[in-house]
Amino acid sequence: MAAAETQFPPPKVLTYPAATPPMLITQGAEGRLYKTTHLVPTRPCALKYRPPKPYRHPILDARLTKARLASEAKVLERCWREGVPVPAVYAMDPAAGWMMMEWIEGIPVRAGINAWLGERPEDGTEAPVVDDTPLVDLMKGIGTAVGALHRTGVVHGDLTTSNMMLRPREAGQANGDVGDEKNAKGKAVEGDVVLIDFGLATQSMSDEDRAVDLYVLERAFASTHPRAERLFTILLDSYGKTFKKAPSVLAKLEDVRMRGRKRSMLG
Ligand SMILES: Nc1ncnc2c1ncn2[C@@H]1O[C@H](COP(=O)(O)OP(=O)(O)OP(=O)(O)O)[C@@H](O)[C@H]1O
Repeated sequence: MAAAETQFPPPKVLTYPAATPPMLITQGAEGRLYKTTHLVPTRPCALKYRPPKPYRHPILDARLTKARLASEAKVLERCWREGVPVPAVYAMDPAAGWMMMEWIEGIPVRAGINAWLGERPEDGTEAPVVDDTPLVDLMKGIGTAVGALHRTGVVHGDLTTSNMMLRPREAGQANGDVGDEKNAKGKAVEGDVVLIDFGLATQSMSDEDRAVDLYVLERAFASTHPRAERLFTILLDSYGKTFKKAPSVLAKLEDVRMRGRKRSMLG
């Protein structure tokens, strides 16, 4: 993390005297994410900022940024209203390229899983038997969160374990305030799954779109966490129980996988 003020000019909303000095959390291809506060200094928030793109025509750029941010906020609001675990939207100015949302404490699910797996060798190699119950519970939690999302008629478009946060259930966990080593390791995968980054999300009720969403997650999971690949079925089992049409989405996933395999065989 770095103080944001020097490297890039922050959006105007972060330069008002009342604003808490922003911290630049990430600088991605599309935009930046700052940590600051909303209304009161005790309410942390995430500010997503899409700066103007110098290589794009300014009118087109402003129109695209506005439309994308507005659509992301709309999807988030819909999810939040329906109880899907996502950050609440606090404020936005799509024309100025920013959106403020609830700050989610914790770590990305990717980091939690990797911390849990530690130095373990790849699946299939000789390894001591480990009780994976905490990781199994997390896989169920991810399946339930994605199921809740699909049930509301939203597909994420970029499901990965980096686009999910693991929100601690107890106050101490966010600060790494853990007891003995075993306890600390178990806590790496403990918490509630919160879905983030809805920049590519769309509204859809189709089995095909939902199955593609799951397929993207399956592929991302296999390449990010090869040592836990066999646990993906647990995620799918829990997804299958979340809404009436979930079993037909899982059936569709078979077709999507088949097409994926054919495509990779053809190169
Ligand atoms: N509401 C939030 N609370 C806490 N941290 C967040 C929040 N939203 C995003 N982050 C952190 O910022 C990172 C980037 O956020 P996000 O993926 O939404 O931005 P992005 O610009 O769309 O990124 P990308 O270019 O990777 O798509 C996340 O990986 C996460 O670590």
